[in-house]
Amino acid sequence: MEVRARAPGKIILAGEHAVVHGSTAVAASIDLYTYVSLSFSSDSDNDGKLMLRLNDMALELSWQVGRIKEALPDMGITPSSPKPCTPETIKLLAALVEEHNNIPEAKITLAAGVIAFLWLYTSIQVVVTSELPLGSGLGSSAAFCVSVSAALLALSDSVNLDFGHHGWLSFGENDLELVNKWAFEGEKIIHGKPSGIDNTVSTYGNMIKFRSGELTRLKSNTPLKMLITNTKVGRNTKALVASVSERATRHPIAMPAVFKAVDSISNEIATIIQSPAHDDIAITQKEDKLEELMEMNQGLLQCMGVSHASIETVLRTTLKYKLASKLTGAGGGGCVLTLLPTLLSGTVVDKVIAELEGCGFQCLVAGIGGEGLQICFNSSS
Ligand SMILES: Nc1ncnc2c1ncn2[C@@H]1O[C@H](COP(=O)(O)OP(=O)(O)OP(=O)(O)O)[C@@H](O)[C@H]1O
Ligand SMILES: C[C@@](O)(CCO)CC(=O)[O-]
Ligand SMILES: [Mg+2]
Repeated sequence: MEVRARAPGKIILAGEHAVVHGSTAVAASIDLYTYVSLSFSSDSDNDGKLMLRLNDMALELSWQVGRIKEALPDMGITPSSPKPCTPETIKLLAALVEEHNNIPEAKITLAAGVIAFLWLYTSIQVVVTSELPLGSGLGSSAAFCVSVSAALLALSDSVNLDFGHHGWLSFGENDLELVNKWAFEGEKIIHGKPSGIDNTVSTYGNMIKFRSGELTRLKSNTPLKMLITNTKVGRNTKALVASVSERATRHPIAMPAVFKAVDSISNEIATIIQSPAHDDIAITQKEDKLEELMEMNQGLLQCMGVSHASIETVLRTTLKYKLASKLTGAGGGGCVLTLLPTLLSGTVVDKVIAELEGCGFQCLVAGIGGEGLQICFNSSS
């Protein structure tokens, strides 16, 4: 049987990093997905092979199932009760990755994703394809963990699904919760200390407010249009999250005040997003406030030390067109969000995009707040 799962990437409208330290953040799914396809073979004896094909990386990795069983002690874990991967198990998995597969030096950050996959693994043939740029702030790691967890859980007895359904199917509430918990365990391996916002918005989709593991679904009254600019400067979320934590340890009075200010900004953004706006004047007033709050959040992200020269170039360029921007995700390069007001002319949008692309950046206007995780039991979508 073949199972396919798809999980979306995300943008963070406000609150990244501060959310790791207990502040509120606001995030929305985007219509770019990571796809995972699992083919379940009955031949899962010790001679069988586990094969992982990472299409985006042009990498194929494989392990003898017997070797995996030999290397990993029986941990007595059942699919219905998500558990963290212990540091000892991470070491064993890392050794397995090193032992059997030569991941090229240039792709070495992938090892964390492969370890997360092995941790989530229970099956035989896996193919991963993503529309998301990896390591750019659009939640590729979370979409990866959510789609892998969902496909694996669908093949276990732990979720309730209609296997006869044709086309993309959504999970029920309890099953979404289970997928989200497992995906969080995968994210821990990739991010170190994730807040859980990325896997949660990828699982549930739409627009959410998130604080200390609790999500509130937001009902947006006006569609938001955002330009996403990928600076193409590579960075690593785990290292950036750790650097903010170190700064917080060095400045135990100043940094909590920064996180508190971000909390207020996120709450105000959530209120504005949900407030009614029936005419152009009201919509413009809402967008003006959102722009100001995005700029304030960007200033605080600079305080946390996660901006970058490439991000500053995007900010300066969009400001020339009176457009407000902020980094999204972990920063340090990666992607920048720019609010495109409803009444902004298409000509201005074209000009900003041309200027940004002239700097070597890549622009896209993504659909925001769509479906979260979905699954499919036939090969055609
Ligand atoms: N399609 C994929 N195939 C294989 N590994 C992936 C894939 N998507 C993500 N990963 C893993 O996730 C890592 C990137 O995660 P990272 O958290 O640094 O960036 P991000 O999730 O794109 O951005 P952010 O966390 O800021 O939203 C990759 O180096 C790899 O280990
Ligand atoms: C930087 C961060 O806040 C968001 C990354 O998309 C990390 C996290 O919340 O896990
Ligand atoms: Mg990530």
